[in-house]
Amino acid sequence: MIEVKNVSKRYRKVKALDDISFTIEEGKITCILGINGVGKSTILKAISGLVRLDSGDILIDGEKLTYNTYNKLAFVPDIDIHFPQMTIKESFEFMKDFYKNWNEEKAYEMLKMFDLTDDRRICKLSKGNKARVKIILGFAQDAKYILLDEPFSGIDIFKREEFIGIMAKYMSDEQSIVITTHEIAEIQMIVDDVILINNGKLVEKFNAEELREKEGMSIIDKMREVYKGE
Ligand SMILES: Nc1ncnc2c1ncn2[C@@H]1O[C@H](COP(=O)(O)OP(=O)(O)OP(=O)(O)O)[C@@H](O)[C@H]1O
Repeated sequence: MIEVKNVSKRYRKVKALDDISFTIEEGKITCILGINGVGKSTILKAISGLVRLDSGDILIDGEKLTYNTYNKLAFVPDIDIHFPQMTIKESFEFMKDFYKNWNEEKAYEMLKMFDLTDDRRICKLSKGNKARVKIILGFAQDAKYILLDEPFSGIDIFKREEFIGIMAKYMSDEQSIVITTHEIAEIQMIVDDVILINNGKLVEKFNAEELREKEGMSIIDKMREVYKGE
């Protein structure tokens, strides 16, 4: 379990996270949802140890972030992370040195599923294919917690659906996937828990299926209620 406890983070005048607390359970797909600028990326960076917290704690399976817990996390940011001049093969070779649990077999299996070959140069890939290679990077680390920041940004509907199918296929029972997005439409059928945030604060954490069954609401209905007061 990932425990975010009373975390605050300010960037100069902007309070990105404001005393926020929630948990992310094992074996689930959790979506951190919110409109632009509410603090979604900052939360993932905070969990991954990439931003210094002003206050609060983050525990990974009960432990603070150390070398040991760091290997349980695979963070895929929403920016280009591969060296553009490398081929996919070279990029995989490079990643191997960084990630203790790098799973070459899984990387190549996913590459094949995405219909890509490893001789392709990163700088010549389309945006959608770059996103595919990034997703592979997240999954091939064989981490317990896969943190994906806006993985669907700029990706067409068909590729989104493909990603979702592949995520569901490659996620094992012990793994958890955490996705930040403001576009819930395609993933609402596979999401277990939703953490809804606004202005760096937790608005609500709910189970998507319970929301559907008990309140007859979709996640989008809930977002409208929270952000537009409908
Ligand atoms: N490095 C930074 N320096 C200054 N302000 C920042 C920095 N990173 C984020 N912010 C600000 O912190 C707030 C939260 O940003 P964050 O990127 O976490 O939001 P987000 O919900 O992921 O947004 P989006 O959906 O647009 O990606 C925003 O007001 C943003 O402008």
